[in-house]
Amino acid sequence: MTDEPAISIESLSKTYAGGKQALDNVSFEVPRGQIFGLLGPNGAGKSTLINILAGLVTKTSGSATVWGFDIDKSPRNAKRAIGIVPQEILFDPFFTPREALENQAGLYGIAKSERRTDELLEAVRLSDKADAYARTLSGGMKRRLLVAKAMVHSPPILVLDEPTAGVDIDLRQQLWEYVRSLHARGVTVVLTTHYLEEAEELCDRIAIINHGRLIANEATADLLAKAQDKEVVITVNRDLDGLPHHGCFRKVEQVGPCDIAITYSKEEANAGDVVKVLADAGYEMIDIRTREPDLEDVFLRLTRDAA
Ligand SMILES: Nc1ncnc2c1ncn2[C@@H]1O[C@H](COP(=O)(O)OP(=O)(O)OP(=O)(O)O)[C@@H](O)[C@H]1O
Repeated sequence: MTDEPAISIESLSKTYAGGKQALDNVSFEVPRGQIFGLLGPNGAGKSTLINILAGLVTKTSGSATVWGFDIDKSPRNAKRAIGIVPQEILFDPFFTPREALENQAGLYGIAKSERRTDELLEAVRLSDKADAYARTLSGGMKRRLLVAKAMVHSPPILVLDEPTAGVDIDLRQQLWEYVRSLHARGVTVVLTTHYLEEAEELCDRIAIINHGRLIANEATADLLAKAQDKEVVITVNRDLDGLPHHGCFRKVEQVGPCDIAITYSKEEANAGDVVKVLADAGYEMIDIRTREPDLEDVFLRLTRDAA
């Protein structure tokens, strides 16, 4: 396997007609063979980015390659290297899953002898619905059909845009299982999601976009390590005159006349150490509240700091 990334994005910007800047100088790489999470709140620019890679939206500036193909110089090859599972479920209700996959294969010019319709129907567990009208499928089945459609031309990269929004837990588990099996077969997966839990469970690496800007791009384990921080808010007996400092404190902030918020790493210190530092500085403690952040907090902190 080559070291060349599956996707490479360099200084990508997009301003829509009307002036809305959806992407602001975004650069990152998606390594081959990974499950890569693209996270961000509503309107952050995730779909814009995916749509640029898919050739559906024209970028304003910057460059991108997909599987080594420049999206400007080799748009057809770049498009062929990517399968996209869209957010919206859009089907002709009178096609059956088998016909939907056959039509899609036709669009890609795949010879009948090379089509994988039955295998794909089996993979997304729709074999028994192969000849039912799409309109009779449940929401979950339709979503699975979308995944199969995106894989018709065997792209090395599969992009799932919010695959589990509004989906029940069972189906979510099934989709995750399928994503993992594709990954095990070497497919690079890019997943956009609002759900940190989903990214945490599935992704090797997570990039976070907020207001069109990239604010994090780290291995999931490193991002989670940031969640090891613990915060205590302490009320002391008199107005604070300066903030106490100690090597094990990550952040010290005055949050009220007598209230101080201290963030520390659970690996380096405990609440007792924090209390001692305050006592040494001559404060008496009136109250103490603790909080254990999770990935959600890391996300909120990053998006807030970047706002
Ligand atoms: N065709 C368009 N014309 C003008 N503005 C647009 C267009 N498409 C998206 N935008 C705006 O660009 C910004 C980014 O939108 P985008 O859909 O890329 O975000 P997103 O992160 O995918 O959000 P969501 O999670 O809600 O899908 C938003 O402010 C959106 O309103």
